[in-house]
Amino acid sequence: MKFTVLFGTESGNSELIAEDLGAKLLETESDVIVSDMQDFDPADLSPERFTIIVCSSHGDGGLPDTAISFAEAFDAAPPNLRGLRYAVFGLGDSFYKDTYSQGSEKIDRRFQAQGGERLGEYGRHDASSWDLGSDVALAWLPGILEAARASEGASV
Ligand SMILES: Cc1cc2nc3c(=O)[nH]c(=O)nc-3n(C[C@H](O)[C@H](O)[C@H](O)COP(=O)(O)O)c2cc1C
Repeated sequence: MKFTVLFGTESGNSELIAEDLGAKLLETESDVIVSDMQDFDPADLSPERFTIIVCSSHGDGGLPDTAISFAEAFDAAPPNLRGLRYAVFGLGDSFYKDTYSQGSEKIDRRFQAQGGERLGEYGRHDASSWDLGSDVALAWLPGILEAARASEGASV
């Protein structure tokens, strides 16, 4: 399988997690791209690549800096995401009760609206917890891989 890990970040936490997920994937997979969302054209999203979104929340449940231009490009020319399978790992802080983890959900809604299929559990890291984000994400990844492989088998 081919993987693209996209991160949207403001202070670097999502980037670290995305890099750790990418490194873990490379232990078993040969084609893994890790990219900042601000450097990635939504038109390049492809059903051939399982896509993992790692994105934080900032402002009032808004997108972090590096996800904003991606979202704007996405809205300006919404890509057809039929057949694209993806997973989401959202970062946030439950201190922000009403807007907890909503940044990643803004990307998730866009993908769903364009026909993408989210697989597996919606991953989350709460900055108010004692857990390290990468630990939570690396514990979350096997379930995502299982769901991705099962869906690939189903579509053959
Ligand atoms: C100014 C500021 C605003 C934030 N707003 C929210 C928010 O509305 N909802 C939320 O769940 N987390 C919020 N957070 C928490 C971040 O999402 C969290 O710290 C995350 O780990 C940052 O990841 P990043 O370094 O990839 O941007 C906010 C953090 C800061 C510093």
